Amino acid sequence: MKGKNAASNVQVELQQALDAIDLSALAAGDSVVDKQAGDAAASGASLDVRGLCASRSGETVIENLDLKLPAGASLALVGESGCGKSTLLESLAGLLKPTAGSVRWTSSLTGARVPKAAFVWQNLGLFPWKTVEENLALPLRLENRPSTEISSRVAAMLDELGLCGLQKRYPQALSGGQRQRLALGRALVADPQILFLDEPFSALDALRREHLQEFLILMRLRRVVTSVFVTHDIAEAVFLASHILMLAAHPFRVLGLVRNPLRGALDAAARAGGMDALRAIRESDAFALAARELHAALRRGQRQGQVNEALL
Ligand SMILES: Nc1ncnc2c1ncn2[C@@H]1O[C@H](COP(=O)(O)OP(=O)(O)OP(=O)(O)O)[C@@H](O)[C@H]1O
Repeated sequence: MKGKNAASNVQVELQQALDAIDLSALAAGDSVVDKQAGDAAASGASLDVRGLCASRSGETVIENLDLKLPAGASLALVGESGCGKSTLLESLAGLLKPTAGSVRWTSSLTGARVPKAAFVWQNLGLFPWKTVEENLALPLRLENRPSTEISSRVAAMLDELGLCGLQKRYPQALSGGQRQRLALGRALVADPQILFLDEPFSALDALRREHLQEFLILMRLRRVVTSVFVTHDIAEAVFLASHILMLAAHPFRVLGLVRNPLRGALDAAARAGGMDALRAIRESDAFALAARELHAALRRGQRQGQVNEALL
């Protein structure tokens, strides 16, 4: 596929595949998300990156990156191993100081320049010597929230995570999926405006990973957060992201920033029918087509040096 015609053919094909998805049978009647969800796009934090350069041990990894992201977006960083995904994530999170350029986050709620952020790392970073409820309470304690608020937020989060009854256990006494949910809950319990995730589900088997992806979409719909995540899994990027940044290495290049055409359908499905409706989209022709095209675009970009056409 080459040029604009090929791209618009994909768009037509995608639209047809999306139109063919029948979610009406799955609609749960009551929305699975509360009223906050309607405001989600209006909050979170927006991102403006200009001329960003970052290096590791004196070697340039990220070079002259410009990037803008609206509040409420979910950005996937994808690309070959060593292209700088984790380096970029850490730079965006303020954990790695840029060698040049700027990373500017702005809270759409308060206008604050340093909105509250939370992280879910590959190894989850749970404290093994703290119980489930103590792990969940930690971000709230660090903010000196009143103890009544901490108790009620922890109880609500345990319920949302499906971990009620397990609050006195230690992380090592949980299943892999339960630990992963706990890590998501701990990251979100204090209502951050930005959520960073570094390959959060890569250690899980395929079915558990899909379940956690669905769970994350539902959690995200209930609160206002902009997220940035690293993944090696193209299908995961299509399922979770609103924007997908494709990177290549040697030298560092941005192959393209793609808007996920399925985002609206996925969020609408989650609101209407929860996990069942999300699964219907995952199994649709539209989803397979979007993942296939993104994969092809990455390969094309690596061969040609960059992606020129409007993808998807
Ligand atoms: N702590 C470090 N010290 C020195 N070099 C590093 C360090 N971390 C990463 N690098 C180098 O920086 C480059 C980018 O690494 P980074 O981990 O950001 O890539 P990545 O795309 O996330 O890789 P992967 O997909 O394999 O996790 C690589 O060449 C890597 O070897």
